[in-house]
Amino acid sequence: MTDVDQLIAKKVADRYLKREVLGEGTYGVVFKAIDTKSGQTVAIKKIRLGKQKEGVNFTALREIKLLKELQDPNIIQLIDAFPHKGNLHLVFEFMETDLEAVIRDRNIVLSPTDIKSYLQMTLKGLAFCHKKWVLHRDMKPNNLLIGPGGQLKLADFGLARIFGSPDRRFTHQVFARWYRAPELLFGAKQYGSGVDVWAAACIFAELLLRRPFLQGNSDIDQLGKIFAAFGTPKASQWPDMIYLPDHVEYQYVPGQPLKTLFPMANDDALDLLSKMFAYDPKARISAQMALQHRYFTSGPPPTEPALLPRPPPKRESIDSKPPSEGGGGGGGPTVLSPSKKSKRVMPHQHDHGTETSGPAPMSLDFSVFAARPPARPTINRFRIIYNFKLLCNVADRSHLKRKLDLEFQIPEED
Ligand SMILES: Nc1ncnc2c1ncn2[C@@H]1O[C@H](COP(=O)(O)OP(=O)(O)OP(=O)(O)O)[C@@H](O)[C@H]1O
Repeated sequence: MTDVDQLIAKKVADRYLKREVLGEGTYGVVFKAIDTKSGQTVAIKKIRLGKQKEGVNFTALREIKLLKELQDPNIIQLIDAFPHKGNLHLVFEFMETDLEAVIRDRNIVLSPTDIKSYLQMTLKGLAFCHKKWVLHRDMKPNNLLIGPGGQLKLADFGLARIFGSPDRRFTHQVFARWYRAPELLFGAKQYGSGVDVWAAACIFAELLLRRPFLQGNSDIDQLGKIFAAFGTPKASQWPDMIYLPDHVEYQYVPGQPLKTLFPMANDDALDLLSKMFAYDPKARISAQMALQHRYFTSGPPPTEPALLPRPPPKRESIDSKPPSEGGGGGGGPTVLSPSKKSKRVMPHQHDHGTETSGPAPMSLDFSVFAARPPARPTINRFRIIYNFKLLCNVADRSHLKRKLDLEFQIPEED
C-alpha cells in the first residue's frame, strides 16, 4: 500500500468503534463494532492476509466487490471492506443468532410452519445466489445467521475462493462433511448448484429431527450413512456416478422409507425432501423449483419471520452502549478485552448408525442437546463461477485496482 492508501485506510478504520470479540473463525477474528457514521451495529471480520505482502490482490478485490453487490433480504450484507494494519476488514450487518442455536435450543419448539419458514428463507437466499451464478459450497446451520427481525440470511461465503483454503484442524472438516453432497464425496471436480441444495436438504432434515441427520466420521463413512438412509444408488438412478474420480462400489443396501426416517413430516415435506436428496445432481430439484413445490404453496403458510421462535440474542454485549456513552476512547477504534470465545461442548456422540437404522426421535432428546455442540467450522467457500477474465478485460489493470480499492473505502466526510 502506498502512503496515500494507508491514510485512506486509517480514516475508514477510524469510522468503526470496536467492541467485543464475537468469535474466531477459519479466517480470523470477528468483532462487534459501531459504525460512527450511521450509528449502526456491525460485525467486522478481520482477515489475516498473512504472507500476501502486497495486500489484497486484484482478483480478491474484484470478487469482494461482487459479493458486495450480492444484495438480497436473505443474504448477509457486506457493507464495506477495507485494509488496515496488514489485515483486510470485511464489515457485515450485525446478526443476533444463527440457525444452529435455534435447532439446539431445548426450550424452543419448532412447529411445521416454523420449519417451513426457515427452509423457505434458506432456499430464497440460495435461489438468489444461484441466479447470479454464485455457489455457497459451505451451507450449514451456523452459516445461516438470524437478524433481530427473525430474518434468516446466508453468511460466510466467498472467503476460501478469495483467500485460499487455510490449513484446517481436523474438526474444521468434520461438521462441514455432514452437509456434503455425494458427488463431492466421490471427488467431483466439476459440480454445480446441486451441492447447495443437498446441504439445504440436510438442514431441512436437521430442522425436522433437531439433530444433524447424517453424521459421518470420514468421507467413506459419510457416503455409507447416506446410502444406509436412501439406499445404494443404482446406475439407472445416477448414470454418471461411476465416472467420478473417487467412485468406489458400495455393497447394495436398500433405502428406508422416508416416512420412517422422518415420522413427523407430512407428505409434501417428504416429497420435497426426496427431490432435494436426489442422488443425480442433474435430477436434483433446484432451489428455485423447490420454492414452487406444493410444500410451500399449499397447506398452512410459513410463519412470519418476526414470529419465529428464537433463542435470546447470543451476541448481547454487556458493554454495548453507543459510542457517545463511552468505550470508544479518544474517538479512534478501541478494542475491548476480547471476551473468551464461548466453548461449545460436544455432546456424547450418539451412535452414528441410529439416525439411519432406526426411527428418528420424535421429540427432543435432552441428554443429547443439553450441551451445545462445538462450533462447526466452515470451509467458507462461495464459489464464484463468473468468468472473471471476461469481466476484467481492462487495459489498465493498476488503474482499475486503485478504483476498486477506493470503492471499498468510503472516506469520512469531515
Ligand atoms: N454478521 C455477524 N453478526 C454477528 N455475529 C457474527 C457475524 N458473522 C460472524 N459472527 C460470529 O462470529 C463468530 C466467528 O464467525 P466466523 O464466521 O468467522 O466463524 P465460524 O462460523 O464460527 O467458524 P468457521 O469459520 O470455522 O466456520 C461466530 O460466533 C459467528 O456467529
